[in-house]
Amino acid sequence: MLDSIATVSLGGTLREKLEAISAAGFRAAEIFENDFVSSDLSAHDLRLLMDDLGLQNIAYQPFRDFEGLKGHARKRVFDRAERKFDLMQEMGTDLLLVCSSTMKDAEGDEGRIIDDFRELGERAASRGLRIGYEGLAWGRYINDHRDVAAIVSAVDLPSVGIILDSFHSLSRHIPISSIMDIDPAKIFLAQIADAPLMNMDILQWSRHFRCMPLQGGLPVTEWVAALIKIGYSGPLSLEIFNDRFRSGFSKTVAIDGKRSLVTVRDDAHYLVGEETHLPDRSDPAIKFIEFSVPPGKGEELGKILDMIGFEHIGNHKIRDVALWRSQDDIFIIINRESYSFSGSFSLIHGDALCAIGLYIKDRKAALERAHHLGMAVAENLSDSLSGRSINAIRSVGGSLVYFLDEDVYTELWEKEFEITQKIKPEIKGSITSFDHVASIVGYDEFLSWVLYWTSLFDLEVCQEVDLIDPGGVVQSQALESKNKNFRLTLNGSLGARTLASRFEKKFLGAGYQHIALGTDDIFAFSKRMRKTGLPILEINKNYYDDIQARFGLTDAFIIELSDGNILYDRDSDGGEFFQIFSRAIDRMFFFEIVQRVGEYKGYGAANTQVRLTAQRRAGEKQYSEHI
Ligand SMILES: O=C(O)c1ccc(O)c(O)c1
Ligand SMILES: [Mg+2]
Repeated sequence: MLDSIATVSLGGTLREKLEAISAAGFRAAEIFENDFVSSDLSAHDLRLLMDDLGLQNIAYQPFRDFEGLKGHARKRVFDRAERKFDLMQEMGTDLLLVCSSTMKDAEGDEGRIIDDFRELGERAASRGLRIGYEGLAWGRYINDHRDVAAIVSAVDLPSVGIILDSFHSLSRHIPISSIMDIDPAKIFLAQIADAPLMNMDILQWSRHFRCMPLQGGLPVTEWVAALIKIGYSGPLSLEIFNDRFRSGFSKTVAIDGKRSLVTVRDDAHYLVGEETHLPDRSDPAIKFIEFSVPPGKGEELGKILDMIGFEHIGNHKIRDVALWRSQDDIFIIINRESYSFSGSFSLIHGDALCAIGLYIKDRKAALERAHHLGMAVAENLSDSLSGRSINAIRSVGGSLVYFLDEDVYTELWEKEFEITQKIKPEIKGSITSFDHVASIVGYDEFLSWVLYWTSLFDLEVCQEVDLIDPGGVVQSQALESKNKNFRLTLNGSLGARTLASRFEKKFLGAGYQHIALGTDDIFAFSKRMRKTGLPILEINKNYYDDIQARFGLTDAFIIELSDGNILYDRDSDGGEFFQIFSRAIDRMFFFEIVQRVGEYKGYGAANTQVRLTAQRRAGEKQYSEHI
């Protein structure tokens, strides 16, 4: 299947779009009519440009409101088609996409539509051109690929075929199995797009919210698998109408497009039991978090870790790197080495989470997969004392994800660090896990990061939620591994005054804003914090009145919660969630401490407005104390 993308999927001028498409490794593209009409390139120039860029022009599209007309209107529409045929021959494509009519005045009589396509097909064939018929999900009469297939079959000309589009079929829940009834030779083009599951008008959904496969919730992989099963081998073309893609960097969108196509096709081959090209996705687990800190700094971070219950157990043998540990091998690294990746990171971002270490069973396979997906892989990063190379990939905001396997992991601490502290006995309410890491990403890049994580690892994409910040709405998406050893949230907002946007501005880009650490006894933790003096985010009284009423909690329980500024949530299966937030370091990075009881699956979204408002109050207070 030839990889292709429709120019409508990207922002920029037609030339910029095509350059980005070619640079991302595509060898084919569909030319969207509006892009051509608004371009200063003539059809001939376009042909030369695409030749130079090594791109095959696989379709000109769309030709609208063609079928079912009478009299003069019918004559006019054929004249219009002939003008497009002229253009197509000049620009060097042989396929015209005709999308089903949405016109009130057109007729839906099948015989008439068949006659129209027969005549158009004959006219096209006389010029060596072809016609592909696509049923728009909102087409007036034809809005189902089964009807399109029946018409194409009745027309019975080699120059008239079907154009399938996953969005049109899947948005209307047309069974994927119906693809099995189609003759693959009759399919001239397969367009693919995913979309988040939303309950809205299909036209608006399609024009603004389509996204790439692996970024949304439609069963696109199964859909592509059905095409493979019937032996379709024509082009597979991304056609994504999305406001954010139009305003994003066309280069990034094109690279993501390629990544998405490669992955979805590979997943589809896997589904049908055929050989795949990419190594399998792995199941990651967070093993350490690394902070970059400018030399001589990081005192506050150290103090907070100490109060939370982490212990500074040793230092790197030759570098200015400190190792902190909690119970159950939860490691945090504070890196003050100036001439290093971390040093450069802290130069830009100050105290910041610069890397996460993920344990992966088959590290080599994961790296190879990242490589195939066009991710930036840093090999042999350190002159590791253990003699083993540690590899990493570039991630959110230029931070790193280290890949660790059994070999690297067991030797990492022993060989590289001088461990000076003996392990202390377990205490109640200590930190026992990394629950999740929370990243802030630009609104434009949001879907790009969804794709990054889902194409690389075996992750579940949770339902997207809107969080209400006093400064605006924040879009939030959680991704998690099946065994829950890896959980990550992506947060992005358009409003300039949300905590997320302020972070992005102050941090000079995307990055990790907080980590959530898990404890098995939040009340013991809370009591300990009152002794150690961890500055905790104060939660207002109205909140506790509300949860008492909402969940029917006892007075004693509410007092315990409110004394510790603990947020509480309960899901419909009785799973419970407790959260405590530290005050932010320099109004930027903070810690969340959580306890999950039972099978609680979420992230406390119901509490987020209360938390974000409390953070706004705390920030204002801190600010006014400074001036
Ligand atoms: O939204 C549209 O009009 C439109 C046009 C062409 C397509 O291929 C399509 O899927 C949708
Ligand atoms: Mg389409």
